[in-house]
Amino acid sequence: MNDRKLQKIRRELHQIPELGFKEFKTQQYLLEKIRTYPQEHLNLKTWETGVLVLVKGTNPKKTIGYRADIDGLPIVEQTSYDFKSTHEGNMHACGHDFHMTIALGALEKLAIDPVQDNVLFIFQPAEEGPGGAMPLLESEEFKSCKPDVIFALHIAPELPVGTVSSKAGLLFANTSELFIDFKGKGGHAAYPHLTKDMVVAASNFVTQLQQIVSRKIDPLESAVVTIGKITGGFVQNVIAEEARLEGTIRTLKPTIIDEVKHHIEILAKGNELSYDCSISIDYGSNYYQVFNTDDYIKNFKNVVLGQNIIWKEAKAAMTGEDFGYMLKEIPGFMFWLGVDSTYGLHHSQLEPQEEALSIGVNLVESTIRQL
Ligand SMILES: CC(=O)N[C@@H](CCC[C@H](N)C(=O)O)C(=O)O
Repeated sequence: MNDRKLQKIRRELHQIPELGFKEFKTQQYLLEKIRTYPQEHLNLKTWETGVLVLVKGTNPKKTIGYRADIDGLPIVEQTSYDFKSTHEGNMHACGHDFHMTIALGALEKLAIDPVQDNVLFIFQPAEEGPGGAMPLLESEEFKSCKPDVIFALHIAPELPVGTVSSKAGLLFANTSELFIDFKGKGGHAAYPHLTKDMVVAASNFVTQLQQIVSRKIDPLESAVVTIGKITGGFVQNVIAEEARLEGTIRTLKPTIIDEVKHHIEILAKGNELSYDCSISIDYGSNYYQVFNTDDYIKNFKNVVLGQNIIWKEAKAAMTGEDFGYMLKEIPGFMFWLGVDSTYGLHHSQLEPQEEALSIGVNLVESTIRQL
């Protein structure tokens, strides 16, 4: 597949971002594309809104897995593109349009010229939430062709095109979503003393949360508590009866996530007393850390250098990935692919450079051929 074709696919996918487990058009698009490739060695299945494609090897001794995530984010796009999202309010702001395009490019090459081993291409739904990897791992569709080794990439806007970065061991954090609901007595804006203002309660809670990381967690450990969304109230002159905080917790050790949760719960109890309200906490979905297998990273680094791509040793990041669950069960690795964008992941103006697409395709193909 040449650069123009890759660019076309990426742009078409960019226009149809869909949220987790609602990737209906995306799934249809992927199936239509895959059906145009030589079918002789392919076995195509769907799972939920995802797609699994097994490329049968010429003399298989094992199965190699390659995973691409396919969902978008609830972000209003503000790029300079003339091929913006046509799904108002949704955007491929985490590069999954790139991830899918690269997987399609590599799949086509393997469909034309298969390797000795079987190769499973996994187009996985719901990476941004609520998490597609865990239920996929438990599905019969996956178990019947479970890989012996698996890998995946993530675009890196802060790295130049032609650069790849990864490391042995811990690459991505443990995560837990965080939803906190406040309920108290609302009323007239002019009589605050007769109410329990949930906007004030929730606002104070946000600042108190920040003190968990700075005052409760051992400074030699790493943790992040981010609130990305606050809602509450209906109109400017009514004191709100309800408010809601939505956020995420990130830590580099699974045990520290439990510590953070414990302190959030203590805070909630104290605030229930001081604001005379009820506070309920829901942790949504959790992702396990991404932990790369040493030996595979060593081999992968050689493949990268052999392609004249620059290797940058990575640091662990507080990003989360449900691919961590796959690596918990199956050895393998994840890496960052440089795409050079002024604006970063989850930003409404993310504009990755499309020259990185063919670099990604060639690298994924060569890695598969050398595994
Ligand atoms: C690579 C990336 O950006 N992944 C997401 C995963 C989100 C997990 C979950 N919804 C949460 O927020 O905890 C990330 O935000 O790191």
